[in-house]
Amino acid sequence: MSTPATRALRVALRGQSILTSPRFNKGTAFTNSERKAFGLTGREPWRVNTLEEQCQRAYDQLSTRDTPIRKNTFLQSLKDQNWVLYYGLISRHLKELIPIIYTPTQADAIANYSHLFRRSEGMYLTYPNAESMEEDFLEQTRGRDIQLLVCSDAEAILGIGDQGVGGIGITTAKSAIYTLLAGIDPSKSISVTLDVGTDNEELLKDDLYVGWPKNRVRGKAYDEFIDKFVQLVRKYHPHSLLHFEDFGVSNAKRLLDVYRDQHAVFNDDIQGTGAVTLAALASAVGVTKSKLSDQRIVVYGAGTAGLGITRQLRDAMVQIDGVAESDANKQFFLFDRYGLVKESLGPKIRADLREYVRPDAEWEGAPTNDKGEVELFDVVQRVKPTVLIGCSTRGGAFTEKVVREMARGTDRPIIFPLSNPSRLAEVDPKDANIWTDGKALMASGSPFPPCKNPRGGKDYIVAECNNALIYPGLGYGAMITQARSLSDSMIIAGARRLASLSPALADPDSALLPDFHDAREVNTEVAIAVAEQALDEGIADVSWKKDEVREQIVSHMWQPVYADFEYDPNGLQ
Ligand SMILES: NC(=O)C1=CN([C@@H]2O[C@H](COP(=O)(O)OP(=O)(O)OC[C@H]3O[C@@H](n4cnc5c(N)ncnc54)[C@H](O)[C@@H]3O)[C@@H](O)[C@H]2O)C=CC1
Ligand SMILES: CC(=O)C(=O)O
Ligand SMILES: [Mg+2]
Repeated sequence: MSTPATRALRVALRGQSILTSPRFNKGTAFTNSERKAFGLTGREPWRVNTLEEQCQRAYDQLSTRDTPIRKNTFLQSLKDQNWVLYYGLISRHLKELIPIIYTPTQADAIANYSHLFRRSEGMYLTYPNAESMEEDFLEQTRGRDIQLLVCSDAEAILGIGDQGVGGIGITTAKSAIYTLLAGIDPSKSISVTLDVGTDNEELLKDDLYVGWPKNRVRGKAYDEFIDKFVQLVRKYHPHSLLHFEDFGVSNAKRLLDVYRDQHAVFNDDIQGTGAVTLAALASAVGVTKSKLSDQRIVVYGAGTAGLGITRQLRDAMVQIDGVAESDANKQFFLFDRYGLVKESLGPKIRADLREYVRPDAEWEGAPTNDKGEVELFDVVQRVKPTVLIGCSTRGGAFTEKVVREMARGTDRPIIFPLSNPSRLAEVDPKDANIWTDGKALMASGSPFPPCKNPRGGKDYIVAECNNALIYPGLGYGAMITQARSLSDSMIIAGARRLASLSPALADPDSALLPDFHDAREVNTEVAIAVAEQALDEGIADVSWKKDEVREQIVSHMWQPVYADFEYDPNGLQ
């Protein structure tokens, strides 16, 4: 970890108020002079602890919690008390604790949000309060230098669907990851739930549900509500990054297209997932010594992530390999809940999938199921894909039959079960490893343990292909340069930098992506690449020279270390 900031912060809170402010609370780490100045001498036990000692104590306490969800609740409570301790603790145990505060465990915390609820965190903008939205917004943001807003309407949380107000839990988790992995000051970011109701019947029937218990608002009323929020962001925080997370498939891409020319907006499920998957695939084709544009790619689940991945890979084939877009499109075979996306499905196909629709003639005589759909196995048999990507939320969809068939058609099947949380992965990498006799090159959306090599030799490390390996760097690179937008080239620059850090480059038997243990360093590199590209494109609003970028990026990162405080009645609160 780099050197702590030393300048004393002027703080106006005293006594109980500073102890209940997670931003300023240091607990037993307040020094004796701070205790005097802030009225804490009688409010703290005698001994002054270091952050290191506090982390040790908190880690010991955490270790007594025996299930992931209890650990998640403990950490949430720590975050409510003391940010430096929370981030300091997780930074010291990154690989162990990210799965507790993020996927997979956060999915359970979100699904049980109303029952686990203790206190609110972030901003709740609720449809029936639309009239007072500006007031409610300013209540939490007035006078604050907000650089990042992470928002969700919670219609498609991870792979667990509509979670209503519980969706605040994905925005707070994504914001925490920004802080941990890209050093974004938590006091400069805000997590927002746009509560437009829920179509989740179980939540609607639950008397303890704390969100607005009505069906989702849709159509014009929905668009107006979202627009009101985005215009507030633009008005009060024109240089901020607005991050969209886990919107439903009918809104995600549409909203990105509407707003990307107005403000620096980013859709993580489309752009972040596309970028991290591109990096993993670039690394895999390095191992197989083939070109991206030579791959025959089956994308199973043509929703928000599926489309984002397809477009990103397609654009990279065009930009990196120089193939025509129409030829690149032909390398993709998309599946959705109605089977292979082919011409005769007509209006069932969303407009944004049109470029990738397979011609019916190609499938004449192919076996179909009793609904007339062409199934995954038959496509695998006929197309002999080199790449199989899952983002369908359908756990176990890559069956033994499908995976064995794929391995018959290609030497090194590239298999990415990306659905989260772990139980929704399209295949357990351990099984795919056995069914392909250890030949599969794999990456998964949630963490999985290494696989034994059936032919002996070292274990195969399954890369975690989660957008968290790249979105904090993409976002930070855009924010720090005050870029007017996060352009496609900035995203590709980030993905290429990530791919360049792949362990498989040096050793083809290694993981396709860097380990999450190194996720902060990795995201720092991504941020540098993104900032350099923003400068090259002339869309940055800073006048740095290229060789200053690294220093600027690193020196502006927030670190989980205690600053010295001085009491000042006109100071921060
Ligand atoms: N690894 C990562 O970084 C990321 C992973 N994901 C995961 O990808 C999954 C999908 O997320 P989104 O695209 O946001 O959701 P989505 O709801 O937009 O997309 C899911 C798609 O799968 C389709 N589908 C459902 N059942 C199917 C079936 N039996 N066969 C084929 N297709 C089927 C749906 O019709 C829908 O189009 C989730 O589990 C999510 O956690 C999403 C973003 C990032
Ligand atoms: C990782 C992520 O963004 C998702 O599963 O939705
Ligand atoms: Mg997501």
